Amino acid sequence: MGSISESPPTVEIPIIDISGYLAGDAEARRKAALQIRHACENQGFLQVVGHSVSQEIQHRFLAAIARFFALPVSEKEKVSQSLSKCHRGYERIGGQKLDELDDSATPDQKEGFSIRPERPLGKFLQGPNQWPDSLDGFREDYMAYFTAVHELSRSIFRLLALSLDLPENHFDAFAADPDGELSSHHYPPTPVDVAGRTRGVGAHTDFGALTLLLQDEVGGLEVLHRPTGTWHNVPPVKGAYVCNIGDLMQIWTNNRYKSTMHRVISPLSGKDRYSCAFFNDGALDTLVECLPTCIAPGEKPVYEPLKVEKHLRQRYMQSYGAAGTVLAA
Ligand SMILES: O=C(O)CCC(=O)C(=O)O
Ligand SMILES: [Fe+2]
Repeated sequence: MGSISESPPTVEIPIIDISGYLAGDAEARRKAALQIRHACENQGFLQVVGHSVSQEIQHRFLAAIARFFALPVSEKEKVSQSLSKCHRGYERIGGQKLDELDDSATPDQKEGFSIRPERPLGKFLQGPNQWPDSLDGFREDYMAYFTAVHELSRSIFRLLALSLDLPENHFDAFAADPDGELSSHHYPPTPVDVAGRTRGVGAHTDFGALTLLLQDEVGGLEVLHRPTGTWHNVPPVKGAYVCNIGDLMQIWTNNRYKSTMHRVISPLSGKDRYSCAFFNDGALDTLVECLPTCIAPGEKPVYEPLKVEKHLRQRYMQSYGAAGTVLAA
């Protein structure tokens, strides 16, 4: 008799409509918080629809990043991250290697452009942005999107607080003026002969608290189902935000909410892929420690309390160092 083949598990990445919550409906608020709790306790990924970011803002932004990545490399290098003391600007293909599972993996086959809130040069990651001066309206479209997606992240933090039986405003101060990042990516198509060996982005967990990702229709984002070690596609849903929990939220919730490994397979279809991640990593000097609603009496927290800045510094240094990129400390 042949061996019994196990069928791969079905991994549920729920699509959650938050329009009722945003309109102030109490029942919709309760339902959305429960759906978010379920998703975060299981796969750690969900998709949000019925949100507050208009299609027009998304379209203008996606068009802006495609225009930027279409510039000659020499033009993009004028705002290279290597010229920044605070890790902002253009990142060439192969500048980072996020893979945490395979030491022999290739550096990530994506180029990127990122900004963070404008600050005086200060702590790690704090300082001024770099903008390309050859693209009219680019900065305006980028900032309009930043404002809108930041606002959405504040609503999701409120739902996360409710989902953890905390007061709705529990994360407000953390999320209000974050040292977070808006990072857009371009994944060029992969030649067939290297497919399977290259990664758009290697397997990793996100460093911060909450990620909101806008992806185009090309696809390629996959999440790991830990119990079986199998990878599962996150299907593109037009206009939706893929929303996932990062390491800081896992620490806060004492492993109750999952910071799930994910990766991006480079496009094989001949099409370029564009995506953009907004990382709301909160204020750098926040001390993240086990939430009171995530620990039973007499139980010990799994993690030591940790400052956001220390954690981000360590994760950035590791992932860029692995690709041979030197970061300003
Ligand atoms: O581009 C994507 O779909 C995901 C990128 C990602 O995982 C990241 O930037 O952390
Ligand atoms: Fe990620």
